Amino acid sequence: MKIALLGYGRMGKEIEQIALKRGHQIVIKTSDQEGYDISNADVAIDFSVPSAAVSNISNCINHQVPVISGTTGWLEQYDQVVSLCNQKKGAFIYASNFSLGVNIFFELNKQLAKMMNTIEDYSLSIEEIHHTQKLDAPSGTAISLAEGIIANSAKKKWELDASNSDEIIPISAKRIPEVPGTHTICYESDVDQIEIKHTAHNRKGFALGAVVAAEWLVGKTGVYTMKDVLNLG
Ligand SMILES: NC(=O)C1=CN([C@@H]2O[C@H](COP(=O)(O)OP(=O)(O)OC[C@H]3O[C@@H](n4cnc5c(N)ncnc54)[C@H](O)[C@@H]3O)[C@@H](O)[C@H]2O)C=CC1
Ligand SMILES: O=C(O)C1=N[C@H](C(=O)O)C[C@H](O)C1
Repeated sequence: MKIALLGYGRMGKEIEQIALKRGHQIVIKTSDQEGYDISNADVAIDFSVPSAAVSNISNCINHQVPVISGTTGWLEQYDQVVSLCNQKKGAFIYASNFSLGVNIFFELNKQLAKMMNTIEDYSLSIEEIHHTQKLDAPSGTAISLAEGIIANSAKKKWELDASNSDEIIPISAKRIPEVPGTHTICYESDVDQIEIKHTAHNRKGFALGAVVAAEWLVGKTGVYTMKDVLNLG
């Protein structure tokens, strides 16, 4: 496949290595909005910055190039992108986290939320830790985890640095140099604590998932998620 890398930072470079190993060709690498012809690509992979994602994705959809995006921090415009994709009969996947491990963790989190829903003794919190260059907080993954809990419990919303309440899931975001991404769900009672945690050791899992998603998307139309790609039911 001829791949366009929209965003050639930490993730773009990691994706390039994996894509080349899997026999793909990188035809566009961009670190800004300088002119490039997206029509030269079979598929585009956007790992850029929150302020650029919607324009990058829309450009691909408008030129009938399937696009996957891992950029976080732009989701208030997700519905608008979905409408454009449907209207243009394009192909699009967004995932807050492309790693297989985190996508399994998402499912585990939903199951745990269902089990804990009727038990009143525990207070819930989410913690995410990332490197100090990260632009958005909380992480996209932490938001997906909170949404997974909200869909499976009486919790109504998440809030950054909130106190625990019946309806609110507090998320804390810590920034520590070099940390690729750690997410913890914690249920705490007076007598014990139940914790599930995913720790990324490096960015290879995110990058491999993104390339696998791009391979999967080519030839399809519609809006999909990593659950479709990984066939997680
Ligand atoms: N979904 C997932 O699995 C993962 C998502 N991410 C997200 O991916 C994004 C990128 O992360 P990193 O590579 O660590 O950031 P980074 O800062 O290393 O790279 C971002 C790159 O985008 C470039 N850029 C800025 N404006 C652009 C534009 N208009 N078009 C194209 N490129 C542009 C910057 O010059 C930079 O090279 C972040 O939003 C991050 O949260 C990161 C890791 C995994
Ligand atoms: O910015 C990052 O680095 C990461 N961003 C994604 C997020 O916001 O969840 C995924 C991963 O945690 C790394």
